[in-house]
Amino acid sequence: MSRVAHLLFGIVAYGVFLGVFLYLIGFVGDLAVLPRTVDHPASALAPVAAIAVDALLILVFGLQHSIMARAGFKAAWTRIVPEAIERSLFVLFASAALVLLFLFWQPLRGDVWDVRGTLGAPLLWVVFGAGWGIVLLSTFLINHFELFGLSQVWNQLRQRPAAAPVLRQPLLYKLVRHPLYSGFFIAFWATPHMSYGHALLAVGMSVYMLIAIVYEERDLVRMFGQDYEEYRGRVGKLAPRLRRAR
Ligand SMILES: C[S@@+](CC[C@H](N)C(=O)[O-])C[C@H]1O[C@@H](n2cnc3c(N)ncnc32)[C@H](O)[C@@H]1O
Repeated sequence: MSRVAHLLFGIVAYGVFLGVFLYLIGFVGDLAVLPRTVDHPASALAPVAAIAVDALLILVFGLQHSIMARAGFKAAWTRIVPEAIERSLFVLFASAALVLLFLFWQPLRGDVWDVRGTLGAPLLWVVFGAGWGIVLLSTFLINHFELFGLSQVWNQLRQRPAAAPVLRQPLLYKLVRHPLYSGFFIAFWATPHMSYGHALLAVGMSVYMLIAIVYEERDLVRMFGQDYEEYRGRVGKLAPRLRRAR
């Protein structure tokens, strides 16, 4: 019974994540039909207080992601929660951190740039869409259903052992080591209207991703040893290397 309950839990967590991911695209893109976005509604707080609230929200997201992704945390956590739903719980906590950000984000007025109504605007929207496309594609290249916890609950239902970790290098992973994060960088920065609030979100998320890469690569070296060292020596971090490493 618990195997079926775990499967249902995994499916619900995945559904929640999908909804939150779609809302995130609209939130960052300041989609007018949404009740709250990176730029709307205007904040009632003084700018310094608004920046403090926003920074705290980004920190909560960053800490949740960084702590719950570490091997040491997972080892301790799976003494309390079933191993099969550990990833689904990660996905639910990550979704909760994003919902908090959507609910309490304080837009900041003032523009870093505003090219709406110019030829640059449609171009930037295309780049914005491409960024989210790269994020989604990367999840499938690395293993979408494992990344979001579905493989784990499915394997448990079928009483199959968890698959051993594999160092993947298909398509985009041949060009850069972190295409998913490259996609997020593009999606957060490519906008025709960069308000101060949007810039704060883009800077905060960029800093988080740069830190996350350091910790993630430590784990990857521990997992894959020399194979990952060799991959790191050959392939760029977020952008393709122009010259081949010798
Ligand atoms: C959110 S994904 C991000 C993947 C990668 N940093 C990127 O930006 O495309 C994080 C998970 O991917 C795993 N991972 C990262 N690179 C990998 C690779 N080349 N092959 C297999 N797993 C990888 C990490 O161990 C971690 O569990």
